[in-house]
Amino acid sequence: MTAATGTTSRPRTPLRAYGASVLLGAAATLSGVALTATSGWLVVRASERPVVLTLLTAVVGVRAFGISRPLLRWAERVRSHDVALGDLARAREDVARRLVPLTPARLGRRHRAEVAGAVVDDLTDLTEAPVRAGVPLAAAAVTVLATAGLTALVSPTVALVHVALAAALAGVTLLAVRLEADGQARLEQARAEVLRVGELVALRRRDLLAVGAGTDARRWLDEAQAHWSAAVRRQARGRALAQGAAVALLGGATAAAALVVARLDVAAPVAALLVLTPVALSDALTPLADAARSLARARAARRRLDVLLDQPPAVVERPAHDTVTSPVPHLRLEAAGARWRPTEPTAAGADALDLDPVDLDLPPGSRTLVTGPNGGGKSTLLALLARQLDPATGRLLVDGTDARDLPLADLRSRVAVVDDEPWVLATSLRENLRIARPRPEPLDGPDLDARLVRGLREAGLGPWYDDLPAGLDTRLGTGDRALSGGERTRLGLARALVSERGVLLLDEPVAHLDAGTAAQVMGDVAAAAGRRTLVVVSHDDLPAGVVDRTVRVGPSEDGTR
Ligand SMILES: Nc1ncnc2c1ncn2[C@@H]1O[C@H](COP(=O)(O)OP(=O)(O)OP(=O)(O)O)[C@@H](O)[C@H]1O
Repeated sequence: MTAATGTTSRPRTPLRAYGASVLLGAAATLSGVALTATSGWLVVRASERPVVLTLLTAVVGVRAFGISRPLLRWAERVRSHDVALGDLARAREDVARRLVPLTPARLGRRHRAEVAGAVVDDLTDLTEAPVRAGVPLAAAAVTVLATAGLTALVSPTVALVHVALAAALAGVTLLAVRLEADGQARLEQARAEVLRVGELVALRRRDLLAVGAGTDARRWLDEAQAHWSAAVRRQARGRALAQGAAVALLGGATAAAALVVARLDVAAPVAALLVLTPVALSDALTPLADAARSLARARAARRRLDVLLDQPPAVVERPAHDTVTSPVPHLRLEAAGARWRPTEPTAAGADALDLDPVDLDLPPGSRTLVTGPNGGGKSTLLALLARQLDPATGRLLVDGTDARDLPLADLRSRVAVVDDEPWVLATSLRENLRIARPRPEPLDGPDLDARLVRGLREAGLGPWYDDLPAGLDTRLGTGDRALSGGERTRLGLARALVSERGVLLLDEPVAHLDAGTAAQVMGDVAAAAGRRTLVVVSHDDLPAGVVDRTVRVGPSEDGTR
């Protein structure tokens, strides 16, 4: 119901998909109400020692309601989770599709894994809201109305007590949502402040001590921690207030029902039934606190997703005039400079560039090492070549045509990027490699497997692969076969090699490896690259023969540009 679509994370599954769950939930709660009421009637009636046969219907009723309540609850859970999980799967797919044009330019300096983790959590909060809040609240409303309707047949006044109870509880729920949203916002702010101050003090402790600011640093930490504790206490107070108010209202409603019933001319068992009904309704009303929490979380999650997904992509496609036909295109940067953010005026009023204009010719099969100081723009240069960014000055030519006049997919499908954030999917080794090969796949099963294994060997993972218990079927990732930093990098290289793309852009590919292994892996990768174009970003020299020239970007050692 709350999947992200269109320009914002709008609801996707209509509420009526949850209709069956609401009815099942209401039926389960009504069974609970009937169980309590019938039991009350039975106990009081039995105390009058009637003929046992007159109790039989109530006994059967108690059993039937006792059995139907959990069964109906189970059915409600299965049904609502079924809808929500389907919705979550669609929402994840949709958001992943929308994140592609925003990656990496619109993710800021955050790691992709961090963004993906936060997005997954937010989508979960968003799609859980109907299950944790929508269904229980709607089911509670149906239950209260149905109970009030039935009670009205015996005593309209007690029915009014039920309706008043429901209205008051709706108000308490709204208040709880506000308190919870406020509490969560304060808590997030306080936590961010603790992290910020903690990181600053940890990273700069020597400098702080050197200028005699050790005591100040401790005070900053204490203050941040005190704000956090205050936010936690405030949130707990808000929750306790809402829960306490709900319990007080239930107690008040029971007392009110008892007062009304005392003046009614009804048999004792019926009186017990009427007085106990508000107590029985508490079953329908206990999920309200959880519902408030879930609604507040979903609201915050929606806000964050909207901010992320509503950004304009860094590369906007315009109508293409040409196509890329060569498998290994000739790339050329002409005075190409780049900027990650659309405009970032400097103090001087000019727009700062993240990569100063460079000329770079990359004929098919060329081998280039890109070096330069940290922050000089090496990764930015690769982003230009992969068209993750368009040049802010100059242009990128692909086989002589301005890249902006070509379909984006044409260039991207010929370029493989291995960046400095190697990732592993929690699935089989085969699927981790196959993701690099778009379908339809020209190779069939055994041939494809052989190609994938060759890619692993070319990336220096041969001995590692030979030790795996289940070969390509070995599951990787958390809880299964864990990979070291170096193995992850080599898996990324293997992916690039099996992709068969004509241009390989490698960003610090061997930064995680020791010098000997790094030299060997780079030699193997260069050999496997064959006639493909290779561009390697590295701070270190590469073994002889891997590259045929070196290009430096960023300020020179004396600081000039
Ligand atoms: N995804 C991004 N979003 C916003 N700014 C970015 C992004 N990537 C890089 N930058 C900025 O662009 C500038 C150049 O960074 P870049 O990563 O290209 O340098 P680099 O030479 O590869 O550095 P390093 O050797 O540290 O990896 C820096 O100011 C950096 O903050």
